[in-house]
Amino acid sequence: MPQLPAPPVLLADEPGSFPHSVLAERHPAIIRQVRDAFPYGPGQHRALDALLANCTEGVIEPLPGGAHDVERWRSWGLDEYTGRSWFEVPWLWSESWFYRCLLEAVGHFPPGPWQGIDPFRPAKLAELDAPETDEELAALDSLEHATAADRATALLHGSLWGNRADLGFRLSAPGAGTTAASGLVADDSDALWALLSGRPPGTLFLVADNAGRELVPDLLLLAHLLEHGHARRAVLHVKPHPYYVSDATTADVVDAVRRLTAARGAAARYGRFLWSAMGDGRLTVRAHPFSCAPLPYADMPGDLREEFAGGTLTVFKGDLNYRRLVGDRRWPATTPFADVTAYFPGPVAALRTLKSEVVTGLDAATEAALDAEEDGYWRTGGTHALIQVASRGAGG
Ligand SMILES: O=P(O)(O)OC[C@H]1O[C@](O)(CO)[C@@H](O)[C@@H]1O
Repeated sequence: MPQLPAPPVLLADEPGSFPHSVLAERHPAIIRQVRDAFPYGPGQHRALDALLANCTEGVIEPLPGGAHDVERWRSWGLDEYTGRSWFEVPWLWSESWFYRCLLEAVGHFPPGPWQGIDPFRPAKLAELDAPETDEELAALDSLEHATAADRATALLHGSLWGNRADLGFRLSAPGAGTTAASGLVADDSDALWALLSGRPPGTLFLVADNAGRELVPDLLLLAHLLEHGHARRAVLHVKPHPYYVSDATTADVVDAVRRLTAARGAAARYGRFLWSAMGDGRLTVRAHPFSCAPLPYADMPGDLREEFAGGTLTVFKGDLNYRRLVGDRRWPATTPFADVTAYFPGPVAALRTLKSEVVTGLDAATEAALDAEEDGYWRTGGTHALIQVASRGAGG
Protein backbone atom coordinates (compact mmCIF):
# COMPACT_ATOMS: atom_id res chain seq x y z
CA MET A 1 0.00 0.00 0.00
CA PRO A 2 1.67 3.26 -1.09
CA GLN A 3 2.32 5.80 1.68
CA LEU A 4 1.42 9.13 0.10
CA PRO A 5 2.84 12.41 1.35
CA ALA A 6 -0.32 14.22 2.49
CA PRO A 7 -0.75 17.74 1.06
CA PRO A 8 -2.33 20.46 3.27
CA VAL A 9 -5.90 20.09 4.46
CA LEU A 10 -8.33 22.66 2.98
CA LEU A 11 -9.07 25.64 5.23
CA ALA A 12 -11.49 28.50 4.59
CA ASP A 13 -9.08 31.25 5.61
CA GLU A 14 -8.42 32.83 2.22
CA PRO A 15 -10.94 35.54 1.28
CA GLY A 16 -12.06 35.00 -2.31
CA SER A 17 -11.47 31.25 -2.14
CA PHE A 18 -14.31 28.77 -2.61
CA PRO A 19 -14.20 27.40 0.98
CA HIS A 20 -14.22 30.95 2.36
CA SER A 21 -17.32 31.80 0.31
CA VAL A 22 -19.14 28.76 1.71
CA LEU A 23 -18.56 29.93 5.30
CA ALA A 24 -18.98 33.65 4.67
CA GLU A 25 -21.89 33.59 2.20
CA ARG A 26 -23.53 30.19 1.88
CA HIS A 27 -23.97 29.54 5.58
CA PRO A 28 -25.70 32.90 6.23
CA ALA A 29 -27.97 32.17 3.22
CA ILE A 30 -28.85 28.78 4.71
CA ILE A 31 -29.76 30.44 8.02
CA ARG A 32 -32.07 32.82 6.13
CA GLN A 33 -33.65 29.93 4.23
CA VAL A 34 -34.31 27.92 7.40
CA ARG A 35 -35.65 30.98 9.25
CA ASP A 36 -38.15 31.63 6.45
CA ALA A 37 -39.32 28.03 6.23
CA PHE A 38 -40.88 27.67 9.70
CA PRO A 39 -42.94 29.78 12.11
CA TYR A 40 -40.19 29.61 14.70
CA GLY A 41 -40.58 31.26 18.09
CA PRO A 42 -38.53 34.13 19.57
CA GLY A 43 -36.05 31.78 21.26
CA GLN A 44 -35.24 30.07 17.97
CA HIS A 45 -34.89 33.43 16.18
CA ARG A 46 -32.50 34.67 18.86
CA ALA A 47 -30.48 31.46 18.59
CA LEU A 48 -30.32 31.82 14.79
CA ASP A 49 -29.15 35.45 15.18
CA ALA A 50 -26.45 34.27 17.57
CA LEU A 51 -25.37 31.52 15.17
CA LEU A 52 -25.17 34.00 12.28
CA ALA A 53 -22.85 36.24 14.27
CA ASN A 54 -20.85 33.32 15.62
CA CYS A 55 -20.29 31.50 12.35
CA THR A 56 -19.17 34.60 10.46
CA GLU A 57 -17.26 36.54 13.12
CA GLY A 58 -16.93 34.42 16.23
CA VAL A 59 -15.00 31.44 17.47
CA ILE A 60 -16.00 27.82 17.95
CA GLU A 61 -17.78 27.43 21.26
CA PRO A 62 -18.41 24.33 23.35
CA LEU A 63 -21.71 22.46 23.04
CA PRO A 64 -24.28 23.23 25.74
CA GLY A 65 -23.89 21.07 28.85
CA GLY A 66 -26.04 17.98 28.60
CA ALA A 67 -26.02 17.83 24.79
CA HIS A 68 -26.45 14.18 23.83
CA ASP A 69 -23.39 14.13 21.59
CA VAL A 70 -20.81 16.10 23.59
CA GLU A 71 -18.50 13.13 23.98
CA ARG A 72 -18.80 12.25 20.31
CA TRP A 73 -17.86 15.78 19.25
CA ARG A 74 -14.98 15.84 21.72
CA SER A 75 -13.67 12.67 20.10
CA TRP A 76 -14.10 14.40 16.73
CA GLY A 77 -11.85 17.33 17.72
CA LEU A 78 -14.12 19.83 19.49
CA ASP A 79 -11.72 20.47 22.38
CA GLU A 80 -8.86 21.14 19.99
CA TYR A 81 -10.85 23.66 17.95
CA THR A 82 -12.81 25.43 20.71
CA GLY A 83 -11.83 29.12 20.83
CA ARG A 84 -10.55 29.18 17.25
CA SER A 85 -12.09 31.03 14.32
CA TRP A 86 -14.32 28.94 12.08
CA PHE A 87 -12.13 30.02 9.18
CA GLU A 88 -8.93 28.63 10.66
CA VAL A 89 -9.88 25.02 11.36
CA PRO A 90 -10.24 22.37 8.63
CA TRP A 91 -13.04 23.42 6.27
CA LEU A 92 -14.55 19.95 6.43
CA TRP A 93 -14.78 20.32 10.19
CA SER A 94 -16.25 23.83 10.29
CA GLU A 95 -18.91 23.02 7.68
CA SER A 96 -20.05 20.00 9.63
CA TRP A 97 -20.00 22.01 12.86
CA PHE A 98 -22.29 24.58 11.19
CA TYR A 99 -25.04 22.00 10.71
CA ARG A 100 -24.65 20.75 14.29
CA CYS A 101 -25.05 24.35 15.56
CA LEU A 102 -27.98 25.05 13.25
CA LEU A 103 -29.87 22.03 14.59
CA GLU A 104 -29.10 23.23 18.12
CA ALA A 105 -30.53 26.68 17.33
CA VAL A 106 -33.88 25.32 16.09
CA GLY A 107 -34.23 22.82 18.96
CA HIS A 108 -33.86 19.69 16.86
CA PHE A 109 -32.10 17.59 19.50
CA PRO A 110 -33.34 18.30 23.04
CA PRO A 111 -36.68 16.90 24.22
CA GLY A 112 -39.43 19.39 23.39
CA PRO A 113 -41.95 20.30 20.71
CA TRP A 114 -39.35 20.89 17.98
CA GLN A 115 -37.38 17.73 18.62
CA GLY A 116 -36.79 15.80 15.42
CA ILE A 117 -38.24 18.48 13.11
CA ASP A 118 -36.09 18.67 9.98
CA PRO A 119 -35.45 22.37 9.16
CA PHE A 120 -34.78 21.44 5.55
CA ARG A 121 -37.88 19.34 5.04
CA PRO A 122 -39.99 21.97 3.23
CA ALA A 123 -37.30 22.39 0.58
CA LYS A 124 -36.82 18.64 0.26
CA LEU A 125 -40.55 18.02 -0.17
CA ALA A 126 -40.89 20.85 -2.69
CA GLU A 127 -38.20 19.20 -4.76
CA LEU A 128 -39.86 15.80 -4.59
CA ASP A 129 -43.17 17.38 -5.66
CA ALA A 130 -41.64 19.45 -8.48
CA PRO A 131 -42.86 18.89 -12.06
CA GLU A 132 -39.26 17.99 -13.00
CA THR A 133 -39.55 14.94 -10.75
CA ASP A 134 -42.72 13.88 -12.60
CA GLU A 135 -40.89 14.25 -15.90
CA GLU A 136 -37.94 12.20 -14.68
CA LEU A 137 -40.24 9.45 -13.42
CA ALA A 138 -42.27 9.41 -16.63
CA ALA A 139 -39.01 8.97 -18.58
CA LEU A 140 -38.61 5.58 -16.89
CA ASP A 141 -41.42 4.22 -19.07
CA SER A 142 -39.34 4.72 -22.19
CA LEU A 143 -36.55 2.61 -20.66
CA GLU A 144 -38.82 -0.39 -20.19
CA HIS A 145 -38.06 -1.81 -23.64
CA ALA A 146 -34.32 -1.07 -23.53
CA THR A 147 -31.88 -3.91 -22.98
CA ALA A 148 -30.94 -4.55 -19.36
CA ALA A 149 -27.43 -3.23 -20.11
CA ASP A 150 -28.73 0.03 -21.61
CA ARG A 151 -31.15 0.46 -18.75
CA ALA A 152 -28.36 -0.15 -16.24
CA THR A 153 -26.20 2.52 -17.91
CA ALA A 154 -29.09 4.99 -17.98
CA LEU A 155 -29.85 4.38 -14.31
CA LEU A 156 -26.18 4.70 -13.35
CA HIS A 157 -25.99 8.06 -15.13
CA GLY A 158 -29.30 9.11 -13.58
CA SER A 159 -27.85 8.45 -10.14
CA LEU A 160 -24.59 10.21 -11.02
CA TRP A 161 -26.13 13.39 -12.44
CA GLY A 162 -28.85 13.34 -9.80
CA ASN A 163 -26.04 14.64 -7.59
CA ARG A 164 -26.47 18.04 -9.25
CA ALA A 165 -29.82 18.30 -7.52
CA ASP A 166 -28.35 19.68 -4.30
CA LEU A 167 -30.38 22.34 -2.54
CA GLY A 168 -27.51 23.90 -0.58
CA PHE A 169 -25.39 24.11 -3.70
CA ARG A 170 -28.14 25.97 -5.57
CA LEU A 171 -28.04 28.74 -3.02
CA SER A 172 -24.76 29.98 -4.39
CA ALA A 173 -23.82 28.34 -7.68
CA PRO A 174 -25.18 30.48 -10.49
CA GLY A 175 -27.18 28.39 -12.94
CA ALA A 176 -26.60 25.14 -11.05
CA GLY A 177 -29.30 22.64 -11.79
CA THR A 178 -30.30 24.39 -14.98
CA THR A 179 -27.41 24.17 -17.44
CA ALA A 180 -26.75 21.06 -19.47
CA ALA A 181 -24.26 18.67 -17.94
CA SER A 182 -21.20 18.70 -20.14
CA GLY A 183 -19.11 15.70 -19.31
CA LEU A 184 -17.27 13.11 -17.33
CA VAL A 185 -13.70 13.89 -16.28
CA ALA A 186 -13.06 10.22 -15.40
CA ASP A 187 -15.11 7.18 -16.30
CA ASP A 188 -14.31 3.82 -14.68
CA SER A 189 -17.78 2.44 -15.32
CA ASP A 190 -16.39 -0.73 -16.97
CA ALA A 191 -14.56 -1.55 -13.73
CA LEU A 192 -17.72 -0.81 -11.77
CA TRP A 193 -19.82 -3.20 -13.87
CA ALA A 194 -17.06 -5.81 -13.67
CA LEU A 195 -17.29 -5.70 -9.86
CA LEU A 196 -21.06 -5.97 -9.98
CA SER A 197 -21.10 -8.85 -12.41
CA GLY A 198 -19.18 -11.27 -10.21
CA ARG A 199 -20.84 -14.50 -9.16
CA PRO A 200 -22.29 -15.11 -6.66
CA PRO A 201 -23.71 -11.60 -6.16
CA GLY A 202 -22.83 -10.03 -2.83
CA THR A 203 -23.59 -7.00 -0.69
CA LEU A 204 -23.54 -3.54 -2.20
CA PHE A 205 -23.19 -0.49 0.04
CA LEU A 206 -24.37 2.86 -1.23
CA VAL A 207 -23.35 5.84 0.90
CA ALA A 208 -26.11 8.24 -0.05
CA ASP A 209 -25.85 11.98 -0.48
CA ASN A 210 -28.89 14.15 -1.18
CA ALA A 211 -32.58 13.42 -0.73
CA GLY A 212 -35.23 14.13 -3.36
CA ARG A 213 -34.08 14.20 -6.94
CA GLU A 214 -30.76 12.51 -6.13
CA LEU A 215 -32.12 9.83 -3.80
CA VAL A 216 -34.88 8.79 -6.20
CA PRO A 217 -32.42 7.78 -8.96
CA ASP A 218 -30.15 6.18 -6.34
CA LEU A 219 -33.06 3.99 -5.28
CA LEU A 220 -33.93 3.18 -8.88
CA LEU A 221 -30.35 2.08 -9.47
CA LEU A 222 -30.40 -0.11 -6.36
CA ALA A 223 -33.69 -1.66 -7.45
CA HIS A 224 -32.24 -2.48 -10.85
CA LEU A 225 -29.07 -3.99 -9.37
CA LEU A 226 -31.05 -6.17 -6.99
CA GLU A 227 -33.59 -7.19 -9.57
CA HIS A 228 -30.97 -8.15 -12.15
CA GLY A 229 -28.72 -10.12 -9.82
CA HIS A 230 -25.86 -7.57 -9.62
CA ALA A 231 -26.25 -7.59 -5.85
CA ARG A 232 -27.88 -10.02 -3.45
CA ARG A 233 -28.34 -7.34 -0.84
CA ALA A 234 -28.03 -3.57 -0.76
CA VAL A 235 -27.35 -1.37 2.24
CA LEU A 236 -28.15 2.31 1.93
CA HIS A 237 -26.21 4.52 4.34
CA VAL A 238 -28.07 7.74 5.12
CA LYS A 239 -27.55 10.51 7.67
CA PRO A 240 -28.83 10.05 11.23
CA HIS A 241 -30.01 13.67 11.27
CA PRO A 242 -30.54 16.56 8.83
CA TYR A 243 -27.22 17.70 7.37
CA TYR A 244 -25.77 19.83 4.55
CA VAL A 245 -29.28 21.05 3.71
CA SER A 246 -30.48 18.24 1.51
CA ASP A 247 -28.63 15.15 2.74
CA ALA A 248 -30.88 12.11 2.93
CA THR A 249 -32.18 10.75 6.23
CA THR A 250 -34.39 7.71 6.79
CA ALA A 251 -37.48 9.96 6.61
CA ASP A 252 -36.34 11.07 3.15
CA VAL A 253 -35.96 7.45 2.03
CA VAL A 254 -39.52 6.79 3.13
CA ASP A 255 -40.74 9.91 1.28
CA ALA A 256 -38.89 8.87 -1.87
CA VAL A 257 -40.21 5.31 -1.86
CA ARG A 258 -43.74 6.57 -1.23
CA ARG A 259 -43.31 9.08 -4.06
CA LEU A 260 -42.42 6.20 -6.39
CA THR A 261 -45.26 3.93 -5.30
CA ALA A 262 -47.71 6.80 -5.80
CA ALA A 263 -46.46 7.45 -9.35
CA ARG A 264 -47.64 5.71 -12.52
CA GLY A 265 -46.11 3.16 -14.82
CA ALA A 266 -42.56 1.94 -14.41
CA ALA A 267 -41.90 4.30 -11.48
CA ALA A 268 -44.66 2.65 -9.45
CA ARG A 269 -43.28 -0.77 -10.27
CA TYR A 270 -39.85 0.28 -8.98
CA GLY A 271 -41.55 1.69 -5.88
CA ARG A 272 -43.32 -1.58 -5.14
CA PHE A 273 -40.10 -3.51 -5.72
CA LEU A 274 -38.21 -1.28 -3.26
CA TRP A 275 -40.99 -1.55 -0.69
CA SER A 276 -40.90 -5.31 -0.79
CA ALA A 277 -37.07 -5.39 -0.82
CA MET A 278 -37.08 -3.36 2.39
CA GLY A 279 -39.66 -5.74 3.79
CA ASP A 280 -37.64 -8.87 3.17
CA GLY A 281 -34.23 -7.39 4.01
CA ARG A 282 -32.72 -7.23 0.52
CA LEU A 283 -32.55 -3.45 0.99
CA THR A 284 -31.57 -2.11 4.42
CA VAL A 285 -31.20 1.48 5.58
CA ARG A 286 -28.40 2.37 7.99
CA ALA A 287 -27.87 5.68 9.80
CA HIS A 288 -24.44 5.42 11.40
CA PRO A 289 -23.30 8.44 13.50
CA PHE A 290 -20.05 8.60 11.50
CA SER A 291 -22.09 9.52 8.41
CA CYS A 292 -22.33 13.02 9.95
CA ALA A 293 -18.75 13.16 11.26
CA PRO A 294 -16.52 16.11 10.34
CA LEU A 295 -13.75 13.68 9.46
CA PRO A 296 -12.42 11.75 6.49
CA TYR A 297 -13.38 8.09 6.05
CA ALA A 298 -9.75 7.15 6.71
CA ASP A 299 -10.69 7.79 10.37
CA MET A 300 -13.83 5.64 10.33
CA PRO A 301 -14.52 3.55 13.45
CA GLY A 302 -13.87 -0.18 13.54
CA ASP A 303 -17.50 -1.30 13.25
CA LEU A 304 -17.99 0.65 10.03
CA ARG A 305 -14.69 -0.55 8.59
CA GLU A 306 -15.72 -4.12 9.32
CA GLU A 307 -19.09 -3.58 7.69
CA PHE A 308 -17.64 -2.13 4.47
CA ALA A 309 -15.03 -4.91 4.39
CA GLY A 310 -17.86 -7.37 3.78
CA GLY A 311 -19.13 -5.63 0.65
CA THR A 312 -18.63 -6.49 -3.00
CA LEU A 313 -18.52 -2.76 -3.58
CA THR A 314 -19.13 0.46 -1.63
CA VAL A 315 -20.36 3.39 -3.72
CA PHE A 316 -19.89 6.90 -2.34
CA LYS A 317 -22.32 9.41 -3.77
CA GLY A 318 -21.73 13.13 -4.11
CA ASP A 319 -19.21 15.81 -3.41
CA LEU A 320 -19.03 15.80 0.36
CA ASN A 321 -18.68 12.02 0.51
CA TYR A 322 -15.91 12.29 -2.09
CA ARG A 323 -14.05 14.84 0.02
CA ARG A 324 -14.37 12.51 2.99
CA LEU A 325 -13.38 9.44 0.99
CA VAL A 326 -10.17 10.82 -0.52
CA GLY A 327 -9.38 13.33 2.26
CA ASP A 328 -10.19 17.05 2.00
CA ARG A 329 -6.72 18.05 0.88
CA ARG A 330 -4.97 19.89 -1.90
CA TRP A 331 -4.19 16.70 -3.80
CA PRO A 332 -2.59 17.17 -7.20
CA ALA A 333 -5.45 16.18 -9.53
CA THR A 334 -3.30 13.43 -11.03
CA THR A 335 -2.86 11.59 -7.68
CA PRO A 336 -4.22 8.09 -8.34
CA PHE A 337 -7.69 7.49 -6.87
CA ALA A 338 -6.57 3.97 -5.86
CA ASP A 339 -3.73 5.46 -3.80
CA VAL A 340 -5.85 7.97 -1.87
CA THR A 341 -8.42 5.27 -1.09
CA ALA A 342 -5.83 2.57 -0.30
CA TYR A 343 -6.94 2.55 3.35
CA PHE A 344 -10.48 1.47 2.37
CA PRO A 345 -11.25 -2.11 3.39
CA GLY A 346 -12.73 -3.25 0.06
CA PRO A 347 -13.59 -2.22 -3.49
CA VAL A 348 -14.83 1.35 -3.58
CA ALA A 349 -16.37 3.68 -6.15
CA ALA A 350 -17.25 7.36 -6.31
CA LEU A 351 -20.15 8.82 -8.29
CA ARG A 352 -19.87 12.57 -7.97
CA THR A 353 -20.49 15.84 -9.71
CA LEU A 354 -17.65 18.24 -8.96
CA LYS A 355 -18.73 20.96 -6.50
CA SER A 356 -15.53 21.62 -4.56
CA GLU A 357 -11.86 21.83 -5.39
CA VAL A 358 -10.74 18.37 -4.31
CA VAL A 359 -10.17 15.97 -7.17
CA THR A 360 -7.90 12.99 -7.78
CA GLY A 361 -7.41 10.35 -10.45
CA LEU A 362 -7.32 12.61 -13.52
CA ASP A 363 -4.82 12.26 -16.29
CA ALA A 364 -2.60 15.27 -16.89
CA ALA A 365 -4.04 15.94 -20.35
CA THR A 366 -7.60 16.01 -19.02
CA GLU A 367 -6.67 18.43 -16.24
CA ALA A 368 -4.82 20.71 -18.65
CA ALA A 369 -7.70 20.71 -21.14
CA LEU A 370 -10.25 21.52 -18.43
CA ASP A 371 -8.12 24.34 -17.03
CA ALA A 372 -7.65 25.79 -20.51
CA GLU A 373 -11.38 25.61 -21.15
CA GLU A 374 -12.80 26.82 -17.84
CA ASP A 375 -10.07 28.23 -15.62
CA GLY A 376 -11.00 26.30 -12.47
CA TYR A 377 -14.81 26.58 -12.62
CA TRP A 378 -15.02 22.94 -13.70
CA ARG A 379 -13.92 21.95 -10.21
CA THR A 380 -16.74 23.67 -8.34
CA GLY A 381 -19.54 24.50 -10.80
CA GLY A 382 -21.31 21.11 -10.84
CA THR A 383 -20.85 21.02 -14.62
CA HIS A 384 -18.58 17.97 -14.61
CA ALA A 385 -18.77 14.56 -13.02
CA LEU A 386 -16.71 11.46 -12.41
CA ILE A 387 -17.09 7.72 -11.98
CA GLN A 388 -14.00 6.37 -10.21
CA VAL A 389 -13.34 2.85 -8.99
CA ALA A 390 -10.63 1.19 -6.93
CA SER A 391 -11.17 -2.55 -7.35
CA ARG A 392 -8.51 -3.67 -4.89
CA GLY A 393 -9.21 -6.85 -3.04
CA ALA A 394 -11.53 -7.97 -5.83
CA GLY A 395 -8.71 -9.19 -8.00
CA GLY A 396 -9.17 -6.13 -10.19
O1 LIG B 1 -24.37 17.42 -1.96
P1 LIG B 1 -22.94 17.22 -2.25
O2 LIG B 1 -22.71 16.69 -3.62
O3 LIG B 1 -22.24 16.43 -1.21
O4 LIG B 1 -22.30 18.64 -2.28
C1 LIG B 1 -22.22 19.42 -1.18
C2 LIG B 1 -21.05 20.29 -1.36
O5 LIG B 1 -21.46 21.59 -1.18
C3 LIG B 1 -20.62 22.21 -0.29
O6 LIG B 1 -21.29 22.28 0.92
C4 LIG B 1 -20.16 23.52 -0.71
O7 LIG B 1 -19.62 23.36 -1.94
C5 LIG B 1 -19.42 21.35 -0.21
O8 LIG B 1 -18.83 21.54 0.96
C6 LIG B 1 -19.96 20.00 -0.39
O9 LIG B 1 -18.93 19.22 -0.75
